[in-house]
This record gives sequence, structure tokens and C-alpha cells, in this order.
Amino acid sequence: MSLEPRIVKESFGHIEPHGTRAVTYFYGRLFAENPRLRALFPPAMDVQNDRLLHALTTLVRSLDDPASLTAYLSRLGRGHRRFGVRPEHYPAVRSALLATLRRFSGGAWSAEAEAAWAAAFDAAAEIMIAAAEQDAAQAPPWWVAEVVDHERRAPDIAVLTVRPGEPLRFTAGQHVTVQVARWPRVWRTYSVANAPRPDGLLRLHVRAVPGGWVSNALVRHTGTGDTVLLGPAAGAMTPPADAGRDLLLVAGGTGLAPLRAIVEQAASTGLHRDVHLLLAARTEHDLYDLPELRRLEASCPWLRVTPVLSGASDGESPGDDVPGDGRPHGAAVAEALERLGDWSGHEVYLAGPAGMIRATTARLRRLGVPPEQIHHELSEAEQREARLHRIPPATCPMSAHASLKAAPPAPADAPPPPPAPLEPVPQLEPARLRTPVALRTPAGVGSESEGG
Ligand SMILES: NC(=O)C1=CN([C@@H]2O[C@H](COP(=O)(O)OP(=O)(O)OC[C@H]3O[C@@H](n4cnc5c(N)ncnc54)[C@H](O)[C@@H]3O)[C@@H](O)[C@H]2O)C=CC1
Repeated sequence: MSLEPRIVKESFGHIEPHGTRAVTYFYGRLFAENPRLRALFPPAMDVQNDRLLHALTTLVRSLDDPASLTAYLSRLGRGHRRFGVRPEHYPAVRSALLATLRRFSGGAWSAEAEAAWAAAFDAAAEIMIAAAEQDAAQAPPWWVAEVVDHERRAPDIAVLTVRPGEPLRFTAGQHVTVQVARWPRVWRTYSVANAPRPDGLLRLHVRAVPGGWVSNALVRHTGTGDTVLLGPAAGAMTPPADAGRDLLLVAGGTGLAPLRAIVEQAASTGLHRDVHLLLAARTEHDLYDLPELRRLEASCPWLRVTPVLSGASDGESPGDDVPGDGRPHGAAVAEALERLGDWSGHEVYLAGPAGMIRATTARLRRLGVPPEQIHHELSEAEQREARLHRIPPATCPMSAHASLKAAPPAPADAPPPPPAPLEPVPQLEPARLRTPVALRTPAGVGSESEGG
């Protein structure tokens, strides 16, 4: 990639302070000039805004590291397949992006900056398109999956088992995105809570968070026989086949999911490494998977499961509220870590609220665990929580799956309805439910059909 990182970084510095305003302007301009593209996006754009800002920041920061930039853009290109993005959409995005940069750079914009950004965009688009095309040759953009089991393990927690119509490849520790019939084009990330199995089933652990569209739909309004869409598996929190060390897994709440998959993976490969799973939860009812874990522990001599209760919270916002017993959050986990042994020789995997990941990482470092032995996906946890603290004021009662199974009326716990989308919502073809799926898009936008 022949780029001008210095110029791109400098000009981005002028735009960064305008963050959200600039991104809002970008999408406003994109949709004003290309109304048909609106149909590719969810009704409420808050998550999309965050994603664009995150993508631009990552792009600019990675300009000096072509290998990680290419890996990031390839992931982005593959991930955009599920939105129905096609090569012919890129010029419109390019034009809106340059206009936005020009608009928010004030007097600092120059022909040199424009050329540098145009070159950066073209190079990025080329990588994204190539990755998407390569991916299309081997995997569908999304999978239609049937819910084959739905267990309500607590008032706000469900464990769902889903069967994709086509094999969905993943490794233990990875996550997929999920879309429900009730909220078309709204994707949320959940870890797969099991290791790959011959029957291809995936288990998801979901807590219904206040105002959460997809989580409430999955926990309270989904049952056996319903259909969800799944995006491709992603994520790098996968232990190597033989990590060479014993494992310490620290789970916070439903952050158990990816670690549960790692435990299953260890069981199926016969690793002969000790695995200690520390299960942090606020209350007993949050220990929604403990009976199953106890059964697993009884049959696996190398596995030890230690639940740690931190106390119920008074507040509603996840992650940063204070437990009811007045002790600082994370105190119980920290005490347990200190009490239970020496972890400096362990490979450690953490999943749960961002605050827990940060606090536990700091504690492990103090306990002598080298940073390269501590694995987590903190930036994803932070993004998820940023979204939760800013519930968007819009919803969409239309359903991409409406023709598959009538969606019930919007639930009482859902936020108020959104402005109508400018274009018709893409519809799944009912007849092709369990075979490759076609996305019908408005004329001129093109149509996406599944590659095999
Ligand atoms: N469902 C899934 O597939 C996955 C979920 N996650 C994330 O895991 C989290 C789980 O949320 P909940 O089940 O509501 O967990 P929670 O909010 O009930 O907390 C679980 C444990 O973490 C501790 N904790 C919470 N905030 C803390 C902080 N700031 N410092 C130290 N400890 C803290 C709590 O005391 C509790 O012991 C969410 O952020 C979710 O996004 C992560 C990976 C997969």
C-alpha cells in the first residue's frame, strides 16, 4: 500500500474532536446522495456510528503497520458481507467520507490531504473487497439458524441452542453476531459457549440487559422453532491446541460463554493440562450454568470450578455499579485469586464486564503473571458497554424474518418506535430458509446471494 501516513494522521487529528458529529454528517450525506443505501443499515444508527469511528481510528492508527492493517481490513471486508455491502457501494462511501473530512477539517484541509485520504481509502477498499470476494467463495454472508432449545436459566438469562442451516465454522473462544426477527439489520455479538461439535449446534448465553433490543428478544421473546440469523465467527481468544501451561479462566457473568467453550475444547482434545475456572457472579441466581459445570468437573479430574459471589448491585447499569455489600467491585475475584494459588505459570483467559477484565488484569500483573500470558478482548467489551450506556431512542418493528414466523408485537420493555427507513427492508426468501439465502435489495443496489 503506497500511503502517506503522516498526512492522513495529521488531518485525522483535526477531525477526531468532532467524532460523533462528523460521523452523523457522513451518514446524512451518504444517505442524502444515495437514498437506496439506507436500506442496508439498521433503523437506529448509533452502533453504526461507533463502528465507523472505531474503523477510521483503527485504520489511521495502523497505517504504520501494514500487516495488522491488512488483517483488520480483511476482517472488516468479510464482516460487511452480512450487511449486503457490494463493491459498487464503495465509491459513494468514498465521496461522503472525503466530503466529511473536508467539512470538519476547517482551514486545515488541503489538496495534499485529499489525495492522501483518497489513496488510503482506495487501498483499504481494495483489501476489503478482495477479502469479501475470497470469503464469498467459501462461506455465506450469514447463516439462518433454528432455535432448537431455549432454557430460561434465570429471569434475565437464557441459554439458547441453535442449528445453522449450513455448517458454521468456528473455534472455541470465538463469537458470532446474531440478528433476531424482531429487529432487522440490528446485529449483536455473542460468544459461542461450546466447542465445535459434529452436529454443528451452537450454544449462546444471553442476559437480557435493560433496553437491549436483541438480548431482550432472545431471552424473553424467542422459543424453540424460531429463526435467528448468525454472522461469521470471529475473535482471537482461542488457546492453541497445546498452550504448554495450565489454564486459568476467569469468567464474569455471561462472559462465561467463551470460557465454557475453551473448557469443552480442553475436554475433547485431552490436553492433560489443569484448568481452573473462576466463575464470578453477583448472586447465586447468576450462577446459571453451575450445575452443568459441576457435572463436567465431576467427570474431568483436571478441571476445577470455583464460584465467587461479589454481591448484588443496587444500580441497573452493568459493569460499573457498586455491589450491595459496599465492597469495591472485583474485590471478591481478587481475594479468590490471591487465596487460590500462584498463577504466574498459567495461561490466563478473561471474559466478562470490561471493568472486571481491567481489574483482574491489574491484579494478575501484581501477582506476577506476565502480560503475554493474559488474554482477553477488552476493546470489544468496552465497545459493548459503551453501547449499553447509550440506549438509542429508536426501534423498528419490521422483521426481515416476518415472512418466516410472524413477529409478536414490540415488547413493553422495548424502546419507542423508530423513524421509518427510507427504503424497503431486505427480506429473506422463505422458501430458501434452510438452503443458501438470497437478500433482495432495492433496484440499483444489487442483490447478494450466498456463495457456497
Ligand atoms: N454473553 C456472551 O456471550 C458474552 C458476554 N460477555 C460480556 O460479559 C459481561 C457479562 O455481564 P453480566 O452477566 O451482566 O455480568 P455482571 O455485571 O453480573 O458481572 C459479573 C461479575 O463481574 C463483576 N464485575 C462487574 N463489574 C466489575 C468491575 N467494574 N470491576 C470488577 N468486577 C466487576 C461482578 O461483580 C460479577 O462478579 C457483559 O459485559 C457481556 O458483554 C463477554 C463475552 C461473551
